[in-house]
Order: sequence, then structure tokens, then C-alpha cells
Amino acid sequence: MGKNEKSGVGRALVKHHNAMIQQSKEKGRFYKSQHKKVLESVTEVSNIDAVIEQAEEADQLFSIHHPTPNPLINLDVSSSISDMTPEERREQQKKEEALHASSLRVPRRPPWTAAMSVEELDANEKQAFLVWRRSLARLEENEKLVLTPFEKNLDIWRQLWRVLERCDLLVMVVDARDPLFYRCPDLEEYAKEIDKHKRTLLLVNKADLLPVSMRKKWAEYFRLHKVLFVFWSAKAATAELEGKLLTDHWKMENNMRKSDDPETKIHGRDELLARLQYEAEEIVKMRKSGSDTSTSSNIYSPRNNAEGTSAPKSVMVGFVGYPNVGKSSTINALVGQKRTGVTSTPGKTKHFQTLIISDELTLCDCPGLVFPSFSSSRYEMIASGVLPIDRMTEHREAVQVVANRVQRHVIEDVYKIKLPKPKPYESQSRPPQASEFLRAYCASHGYVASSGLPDETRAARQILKDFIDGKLPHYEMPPGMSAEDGEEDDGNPSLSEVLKSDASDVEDSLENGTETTPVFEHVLDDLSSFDLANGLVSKKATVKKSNESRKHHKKPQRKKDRSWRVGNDDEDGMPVTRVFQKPVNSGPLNV
Ligand SMILES: Nc1nc2c(ncn2[C@@H]2O[C@H](COP(=O)(O)OP(=O)(O)OP(=O)(O)O)[C@@H](O)[C@H]2O)c(=O)[nH]1
Repeated sequence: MGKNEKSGVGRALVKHHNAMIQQSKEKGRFYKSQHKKVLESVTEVSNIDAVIEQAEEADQLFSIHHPTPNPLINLDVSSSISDMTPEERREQQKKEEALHASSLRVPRRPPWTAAMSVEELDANEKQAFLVWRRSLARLEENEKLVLTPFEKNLDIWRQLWRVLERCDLLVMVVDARDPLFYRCPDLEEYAKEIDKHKRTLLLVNKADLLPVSMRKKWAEYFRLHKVLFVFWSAKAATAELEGKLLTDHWKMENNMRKSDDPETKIHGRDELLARLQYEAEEIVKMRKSGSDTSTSSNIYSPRNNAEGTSAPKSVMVGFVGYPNVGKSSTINALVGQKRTGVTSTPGKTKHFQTLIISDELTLCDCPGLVFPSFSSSRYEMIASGVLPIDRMTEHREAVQVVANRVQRHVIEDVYKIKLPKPKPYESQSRPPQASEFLRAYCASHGYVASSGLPDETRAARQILKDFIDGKLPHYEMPPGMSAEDGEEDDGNPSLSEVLKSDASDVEDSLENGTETTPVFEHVLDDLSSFDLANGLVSKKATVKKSNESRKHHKKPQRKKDRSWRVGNDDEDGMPVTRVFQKPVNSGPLNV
């Protein structure tokens, strides 16, 4: 090999090296410019905004070079259903929901390789996202369907894609009071599409707000449906870490009662970490051995470890879920110190983060995401803590969700108020009307707007906050089960006791046959207090609905502590922090 030839190879190597550096610098600049804009959750976009925004993103707006029609606009609107009765409409809606269930998908990341340029990757992702938005826009146009607000910011979905790709075990955090509302089965499907060995564990958080009898019912339901689950309370685990007792609400002590049943007990911090590591290691072993079988039992026992296969070096557990279900609280409790901000305002976690618990276990926390779904109204989503209370305008509708779900006597007990009883000719078991509830609350708390009228907006915000935080106890039954199903005396307040309504007089009047017979004097009496806009009002409440009372009282939002965020992850430009867990001296929860 001659001297010239030698230096030629050297030059080529140096050139290649410089080109690589240049490329990575450009990549960095691109991501920097991409992430200059604050990552904001977008759920409240009207169709027209969506059309413009998405068309802009896809460079298709008024472009001569792209004469194809905007893919979000579909003028093929289905036939009118306006002449249907409400029952027929609901029936039709159910049928349509079943028919279109498979279209209600989480957006998939288009196939990619490390050889792709950043621009190509970006364009592909935008295009795939646009197609996804188009399919959902079609569903939205179907007047027989109600599609609830869902996350429309591609950058938030990108965070999810990365978490899904990186993790071995996916932990879906749900609120124990209505686990199915917060569960997204399609996400479980998607995880399996990425890697058939990936599994999803349902972390049923806020279990401190659920009586043991209800945990039993849900455990039965999950077992029947082969769902891997764990009951957990980030709040209790945090209290345990801080050496505090959990005494917030009247039911917690009962809910936290010691339970030996591995399925219904609320796991302690160390127990949960061990369980997560075990499940993730099983997945990695399965992947390595090429085996298809996954652990089917929900009962965790370290002795069940697959024989013969050595434990993997390190495993990754990804946390996903709707906003406000307690992902940050869970991560903080697991890490053993405050690493992510916790507030009751949904949508505060914006970027995913990686937290190294030990050499063997890493956690990855994704921002809260509102998955597309049918059926639940915007108000239900506000009441469930998924959409922020601050953006609420129709406060009566949202408070009606609370009034429908919390027993009348519980509302009265918690707030020490008296709600107007149903009129003799009304159904005696009807829930309180939002207007009745709000007025009684305003009267007892002295909430008066500057106009001199009851400050319903302020009251609504407080009531919804109490509902979300658990001050107003409520929970959903597993589908197909009733409150009395399989109830046994375990020393806890029975479900029927907990849910006991003040329907004693309801039943009495039903038995006496007085339920539906309006007494003429009562009707006349009520007409005098009839508020055309809002229905029957309490005789004492003489104030009328006023626009004034709907004024917003924007509360200053607590800022999350984000000072821990450091640097960029060189792989995909996402901010991460690496936290090494300090050993925390805490045993399993005393439950
Ligand atoms: N009772 C009870 N409340 C909890 C528990 N875990 C979290 N919370 C409360 O739920 C609210 C939301 O908690 P976060 O940890 O901020 O929820 P998040 O899922 O990270 O929310 P985003 O940042 O919006 O994604 C806070 O008010 C917490 O105090 C729990 O186990 N029990």
C-alpha cells in the first residue's frame, strides 16, 4: 500500500467522521427548534381549527403543488336522525359505537429505521397522524356518534410512542373509582403490536378511596377478564414514606384496613417495585427464549420465576394513563423523593422522563393523555379529572354528573347542607338537580357573586374538586355486578351501607303509591317557583339564574417543580432526568 493510498483512506475516514458530526449537529438543531414551542396538551380543538392546523402541518393549505382535497374534510354527511326519540337515538348510538369500535384507535407510529433522516421521520409521522385525525374526524361527522375530546397534539403522542417502544412492561395507571373509564384496551393492543411479549399491568391507583368489598368485586372482574392488575395508593405509599398517617377522609381507615388477600390488598412501595421488576424480567426472558407463553396468573410469587433463564441485566417499565390519575404521585412514591410535580390540575406532566431506580430497574413516565373514546360527555370528563376544571363553562352540567353519582345523603353529610326533597309527583329516587345542589351549597358557604346572586361558578369548581379529590365518595361497579352481589360480612361497612341513600322515605312513598300522582296544589305551588331556564327551584331560593354568576374565577395554577429536568436524551431529543434512588427504609404497607 503506497503512502498516498494510505493518507487517502485516512482522509476518507476523517471526512466521514466530520460528516457524522455535522449530521448529528443538524439533528440537534432540528430537535431544538421543534421543542422550542411549549408542549401543550390540545383536546379542545374545533373541527375547523383542526382542519386549518392540520392542513398547515401537512403543507397542504392552498398549495398549488398539492391539489388533493384536504383529507380532514369529508362532506359525505350521513342521513339525519333528528326525527328519532331520545331512546331510539341512544339505541342507534350504541349500535354505531359497536360498529365503529375498531376505528377508535390510538395513533400508530409509522415504521421507521435508524437510517431515516430526521426530516423524513418527521414528515412520515405527521402524515400518519393526519390520516388518524381524518379517520376520527369522519367519526365526529357521524351524527349518531359522540366522540369525546381527545389529545390532538402530535408531540404528546410522540412521547407515548417512545415510552411504548422503550418499555418492557407497560403500566397503565387508572383511578380505582372507575377503572374501565381510564383503561385503554387499544393501547394494550398497540404495545403487543410493537412486541408480542410486552404486557400491560393495570395499576389501580387511589385504591384508598375504594372499600375492600369493592376491591373484591373489581379483583373478580379483572380475574375473569384476564387483566393483570395491582391495587395501589400513591397517596398511602407517600404518607408511609413520610411517616404520616392517612386520615384525610372518613372512609380511608376502613379502605386501608389490613387485607391478606394478595389480589385485594393495597401494595406497599417495595412490594410494587418488586412486582414490576418481576413482571418486566419475565417479559425479557420470554423475548430472549422466543417463548410465546406469558404469565397468566395474577398472583405474584418470586418462586414462579421461569427456571433456567437467567434474570436480564436491566428492565424498563413505562407508565401511561389519562391526566390526573396519579402517575407523578406514583413515580414520586416509587423513587422515594419528589421528582415530578403533583397537582390536581390535569395535564401537567409534559415530557416523558426516565428514572433509574436501580441497576436492574428503570421507570419511564409518560405525560397524561386523553385517549379517544365514545360515550362520556365533556362534563363527565371534567368530573373525572381528565379535563381541567378551569376551562369549564357549563358548570351546571358538570355538577349534575356529581349529583348523579354521589348519594343525596352523602352530599348532605359531607357539606352539612339540606337538599330540597323531590316533589311528591316526581320520582322520589331522582338525584338532586345541579341547580338545587349549587344553591344549597352557596347558601351554606356564603358564596355570593358581586351581583348579589349565588356564586354558582365558584361553588361548582369547589364541588368538582372535592369530587375528584375523593372528599365526595363515589365509585363505579364492575359491569354486570350489583352492589349486593357476593357481599359478605368482613367487618367493613357493607357496600349497601356505604351507598345507603336517604331513599328510606323514597321507598316508603313508593310503597304507598304516591310516587307519580301529582297533587294539584303542589303543582300550582311549584309553578310559582318555576325558573323557566332551570326547572323547579327550591322555594327558599328566590334568586334567578344569572349570566353574572357564570363568570370565571380563574384560580392561579400551582406550578410544578421542574427544576430536576436535565439535558437531552441523545436518542430522540426528549428531556430526561436520571435519578438514582436513595435506599428508603420502608417496609410493605400495613394494609
Ligand atoms: N386519594 C388519592 N389521591 C391521589 C393518589 N394518587 C394521586 N392522587 C391525587 O391525584 C391528583 C393527581 O395526581 P398526579 O400525580 O399529579 O397525577 P398525574 O397522572 O401525574 O397527572 P398529569 O400530570 O396530569 O399527567 C393529585 O391531587 C394527587 O394528590 C392516591 O393514591 N390516592
